[in-house]
Amino acid sequence: MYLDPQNHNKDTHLDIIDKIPNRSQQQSPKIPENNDEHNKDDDKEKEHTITMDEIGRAIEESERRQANDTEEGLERKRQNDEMRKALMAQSRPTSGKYSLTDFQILRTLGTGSFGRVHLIRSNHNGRFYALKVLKKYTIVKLKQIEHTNDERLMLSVVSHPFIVRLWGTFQDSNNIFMVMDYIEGGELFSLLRKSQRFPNPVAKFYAAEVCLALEYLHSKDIIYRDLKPENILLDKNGHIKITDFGFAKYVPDITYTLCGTPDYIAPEVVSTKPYNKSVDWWSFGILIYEMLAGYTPFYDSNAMKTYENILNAKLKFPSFFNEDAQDLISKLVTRDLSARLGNLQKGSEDVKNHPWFHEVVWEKLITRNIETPYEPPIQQGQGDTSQFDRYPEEEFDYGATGEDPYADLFKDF
Ligand SMILES: Nc1ncnc2c1ncn2[C@@H]1O[C@H](COP(=O)(O)OP(=O)(O)OP(=O)(O)O)[C@@H](O)[C@H]1O
Repeated sequence: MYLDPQNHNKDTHLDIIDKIPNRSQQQSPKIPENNDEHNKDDDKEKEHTITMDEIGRAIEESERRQANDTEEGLERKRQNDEMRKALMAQSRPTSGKYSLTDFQILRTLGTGSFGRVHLIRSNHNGRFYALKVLKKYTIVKLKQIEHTNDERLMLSVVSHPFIVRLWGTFQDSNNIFMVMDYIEGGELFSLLRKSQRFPNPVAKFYAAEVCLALEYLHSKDIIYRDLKPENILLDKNGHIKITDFGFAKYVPDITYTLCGTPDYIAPEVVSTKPYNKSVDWWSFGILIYEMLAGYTPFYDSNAMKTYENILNAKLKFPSFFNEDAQDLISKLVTRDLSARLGNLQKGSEDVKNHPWFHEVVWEKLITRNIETPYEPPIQQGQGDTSQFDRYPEEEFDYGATGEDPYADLFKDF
């Protein structure tokens, strides 16, 4: 048991419903009326309202900083190249192990901004894997070359029970391919939408596993930067695996890039201040909030308004929120970096020692040898895809051998 039986209440079952909208299809979330909410930080937060204009300027400033043709951009690129070299020395080589002919491509498991992920089966050992395919043209057009190379690099450096494993990479003239473990249980996002919200102990279980994964990444100076339930998968036993390292970055000190998913982005990222690992602890607080409430605290259908809320709005909790959870979330979702839990002298220890996690036996949790709150209903080892949505299958150009204008850009794949 990951929880002390004394404190383990019966509130661990999940009522599942059928329809699962994705984040972009969500209606405005049903936020309870004011009289059902109260404010933890009414007095604590200093009033400093940031306007839409200021946000617009901050975003432009971030784009300018990211451009490599300024002096600052060139210096940043030089530093990044150096850091990348240092990390390369620790990474597992991924290219040269596989090619397309080693696998049968089965169905699509998910799509993202830059490509899609397929279920595949090895022609050699009969096992199932997930194949992430990214189109070089789209990566270049969306200026994601560095992020894509970082995704491979970060995944080839990490090895952790709660992080998906990358087995190998290859490329053709149009696409790059990443072979990963197939995580059968689907996205935590789908489970959350089907359950509407998680009971306190269930949210605590997933949060605790995520906390250990973040602690591990930060110990390697990697910021994840895209924490959200869509990127947390459930394995066959119901333990988490974090996937999508598209925004993960090696950052021993600070960085600037504006990236992430609006609802989850930290205020210092929105206002393009230099930032560090602390942004993951903000997102961690948002994740706990979303698991307990069923919606994120700063949501708006207009992303700019979401940013404005992140910078200015007060954090409000529905009355049913557990007191300790409110306290932890308030300490994570705080704009004051010198007060944000996880970012203080004791780092992740402060988060793990917070009263909300009181019953968690961390040493036991990391072994995964414990009961999970939900076991995905799947047939193991069969390539069961019942936990994934259906996506229209398209004609693919995989294996293309024509001219490759981007040959120089993805040499490590
Ligand atoms: N290892 C895996 N096993 C099973 N399914 C996976 C795996 N990796 C990814 N998926 C599925 O594919 C979806 C898209 O993958 P991923 O998030 O890595 O792509 P992306 O293009 O970077 O997406 P985004 O635009 O959200 O950043 C995931 O949300 C998940 O449903």
